[in-house]
Amino acid sequence: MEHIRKQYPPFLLTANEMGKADQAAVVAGVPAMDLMAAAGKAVADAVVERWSERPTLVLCGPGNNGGDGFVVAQHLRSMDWPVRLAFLGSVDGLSTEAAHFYRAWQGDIEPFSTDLLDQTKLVIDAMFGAGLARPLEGNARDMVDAMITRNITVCAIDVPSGVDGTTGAALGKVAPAELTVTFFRKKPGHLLFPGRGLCGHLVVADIGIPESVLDELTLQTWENRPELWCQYYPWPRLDGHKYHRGHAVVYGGETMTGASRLTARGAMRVGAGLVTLAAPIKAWAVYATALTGVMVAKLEVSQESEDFDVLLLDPRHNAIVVGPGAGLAGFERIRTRKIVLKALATGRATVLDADALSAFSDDPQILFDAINGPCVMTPHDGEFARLFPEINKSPEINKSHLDDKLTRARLAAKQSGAVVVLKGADTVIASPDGRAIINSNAPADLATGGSGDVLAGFIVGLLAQGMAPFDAASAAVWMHGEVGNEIGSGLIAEDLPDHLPKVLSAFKAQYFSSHQ
Ligand SMILES: NC(=O)C1=CN([C@@H]2O[C@H](COP(=O)(O)OP(=O)(O)OC[C@H]3O[C@@H](n4cnc5c(N)ncnc54)[C@H](O)[C@@H]3O)[C@@H](O)[C@H]2O)[C@@H](O)CC1
Ligand SMILES: [K+]
Repeated sequence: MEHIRKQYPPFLLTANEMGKADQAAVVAGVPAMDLMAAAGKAVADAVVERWSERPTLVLCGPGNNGGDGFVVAQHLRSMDWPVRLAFLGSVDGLSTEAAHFYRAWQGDIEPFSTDLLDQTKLVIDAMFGAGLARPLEGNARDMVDAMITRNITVCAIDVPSGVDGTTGAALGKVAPAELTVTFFRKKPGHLLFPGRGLCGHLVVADIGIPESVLDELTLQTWENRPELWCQYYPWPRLDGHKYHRGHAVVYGGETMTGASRLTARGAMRVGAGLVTLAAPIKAWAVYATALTGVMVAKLEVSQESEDFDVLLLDPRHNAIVVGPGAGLAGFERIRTRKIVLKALATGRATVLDADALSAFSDDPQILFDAINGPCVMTPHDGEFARLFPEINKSPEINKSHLDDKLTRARLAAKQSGAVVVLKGADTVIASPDGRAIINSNAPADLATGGSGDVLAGFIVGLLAQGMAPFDAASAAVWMHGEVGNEIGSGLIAEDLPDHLPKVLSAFKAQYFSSHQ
């Protein structure tokens, strides 16, 4: 019988889940000693692959991260590398496995002293990994300070010491690594800032944990990869028609007309069959002149929100986006709120971005109460803070980890009932049901005016084609990142929609044919 290997999606494991995976591996018959031996070997392999032989200092902490360090040191020594080892702790406090490798180390064991850095060209940071509980103190902190001052090259085991692998928070100062070797699966802290920036190049090593242990864990966090949603991607069908591909409505404001035009173009490029831009009469001529493929509907000034109602009476208008350029000044704020509430009242797929979110900062509950259908909100950090002021005060957020973007996005999704796309270099997409995805492919070039407007367009365009909100948001964020990489330096928001076809073709060739 043909054996089909089960493909696991790109899960991210918290420290707690990694501990469970570790235990499950032991239960499945892989000794903990073997796991530590494999972990240390994997780090040593990664080190010799990256660097030539040089004076190396292995800094071992009091837990199993330090245990891995003893293994690395012995491997490097057996390859005749000049290796010194310093240990912070007592052998009595070590686990059986770590104590075994402590004894197997054939060199001297020195106390922590920053003087050791004088002759050192490479530090193996085996101080703290998944067990980090508080900021570093005493000798460990002095060592990290000295490593930072001397700008020493670091290879971190599991995480750079001081980084919380579950949240990406830095507990105190952290010496940035050039290379981080982690085991079995990535952790959220490898993808969330500031952790991500401190890890340098990340290697995930197989240490013999059977993948089937993943079946025993209830995992809810993933890295954003097309494997997660490509089977739902709405490729046009040969026998299809533009009306099968949905009809997105983009609300356009009066003054910042460029924003919603970018959104509309994004929606077209991602494949919405039709896009209508609903424009207040004052700005109608601007929109009508600037847009070709996008239809422009006129909202009369005296009754524009009623005109919006009329537009929404047509059931073919199956996805709506409000926010880019919607306006917040004076009367515009009231109008933006009305338009948002009307859009939500249809129960159709809705994207709320920018001004559509800020318009409710005085009373976010009105907005949350109105969400009763598929909805995606796309706040950046500032908009998020205005809409969810109490989330940073939530007891569910560990006070020392205020940057826990993953928890914040999850709580916001639960509270609002919408899929929340908390934007940034490490965008988190969270669903009200607890699932969350961290995006990792966005280049810094995307941090430019109008880039978020295009993203909102990608999302609404996919919603119009029938994709579920969590999938649509994840796919759109990923493609936005890919397009950013495709364009690179000099990127402006106008370029984003027009480079999408190239990215879509590559994506289709790579993923779709193999997932049919
Ligand atoms: N699958 C796994 O889970 C595997 C884990 N391994 C390694 O084991 C590590 C986790 O080991 P541990 O759970 O022992 O955790 P750590 O080695 O990160 O450290 C835990 C110890 O440090 C103490 N501690 C925490 N924060 C401190 C601070 N700021 N100052 C002083 N002491 C502090 C704790 O009380 C505990 O004694 C992983 O990061 C990885 O390197 C590997 O050996 C292989 C397998
Ligand atoms: K470490």
